[in-house]
Amino acid sequence: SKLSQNYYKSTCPQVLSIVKAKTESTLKKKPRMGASLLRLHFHDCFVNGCDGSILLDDNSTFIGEKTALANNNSARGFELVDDFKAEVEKTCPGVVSCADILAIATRDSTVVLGGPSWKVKLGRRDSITASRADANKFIPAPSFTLSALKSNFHAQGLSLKDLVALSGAHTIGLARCTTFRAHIYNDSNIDPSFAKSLQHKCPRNGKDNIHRRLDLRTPITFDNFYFRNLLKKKGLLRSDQELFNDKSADSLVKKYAADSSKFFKQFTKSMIKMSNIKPLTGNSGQIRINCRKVN
Ligand code: HEM
Ligand SMILES: [Ca+2]
Repeated sequence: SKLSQNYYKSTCPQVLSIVKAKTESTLKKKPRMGASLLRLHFHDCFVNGCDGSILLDDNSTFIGEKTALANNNSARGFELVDDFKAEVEKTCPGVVSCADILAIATRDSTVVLGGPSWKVKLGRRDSITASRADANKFIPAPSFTLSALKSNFHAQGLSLKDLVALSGAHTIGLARCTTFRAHIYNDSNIDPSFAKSLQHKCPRNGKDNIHRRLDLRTPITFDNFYFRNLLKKKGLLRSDQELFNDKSADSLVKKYAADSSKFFKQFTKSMIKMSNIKPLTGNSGQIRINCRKVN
């Protein structure tokens, strides 16, 4: 791609240390924020490339992505991205894109929570528009079957390997009752006692917003327990358990459950691939001053 690791070497070498320090101090008190940033980056990249589009508030010229099905009452971390941006603007005004800040913060969050590190390529520019319709079209839903998940990822140039490794991001963070209710009441590929214990917290009606851990064992540690849970049929979302359900993804799940270094290696490769989806470069887009608004 046209991105490069040293993109800000002469214009804002401080950006890496600024984002790293703020990520570390924030996650010390609020470890879940690492999960929220990682998800924001995913939802940014899947909707017309990693261009900071998810960060734009709705305005008079477009309805943005924050109110799309997958993001509404769900995506979080926007205030923290604003804080990163404000600090970077103080040091290097008008230079670093919001999309790049999110990519860096995602890597740093993964590292702070115990996961692998990688070199983030930089030089993405920010979009001047956002689309709720596109977010609804491209962000996968937790009700998806394996074949729907595969085609959703293929549309982004991502393989089955990428799908399984990137889903390992659910080793951290939380999900609301409304996203896993169908799985715990209707599906058969779930451990019955696990389903029962979740049903106590997430009734058939109401309590849509109560949260459970995506990884019941280690929700604030980036490790391979997500895959180990799937082997026991203890995936929280239907889309999680679909990855271990007697189909083409089983062998990958078994491999990552058995050896976290194999998971980390593929996660790194797949994250770099996802982070490099369709960046805006050259004269396309802009460097937003405020991540929520077009300049
Ligand atoms: C494979 C298809 C995927 C589906 C269907 C899916 C769906 C979901 C859902 C429904 C939630 C809970 C949202 C809520 O209740 O508010 C969630 C949370 C999360 N997702 Fe995914 N996801 C997928 C892939 C990914 C990928 C590829 C990543 C990152 C690389 C990711 C990272 C996360 C994280 C970190 C959280 C927790 C966020 C937090 O605690 O704030 N997910 N996902
Ligand atoms: Ca974990």
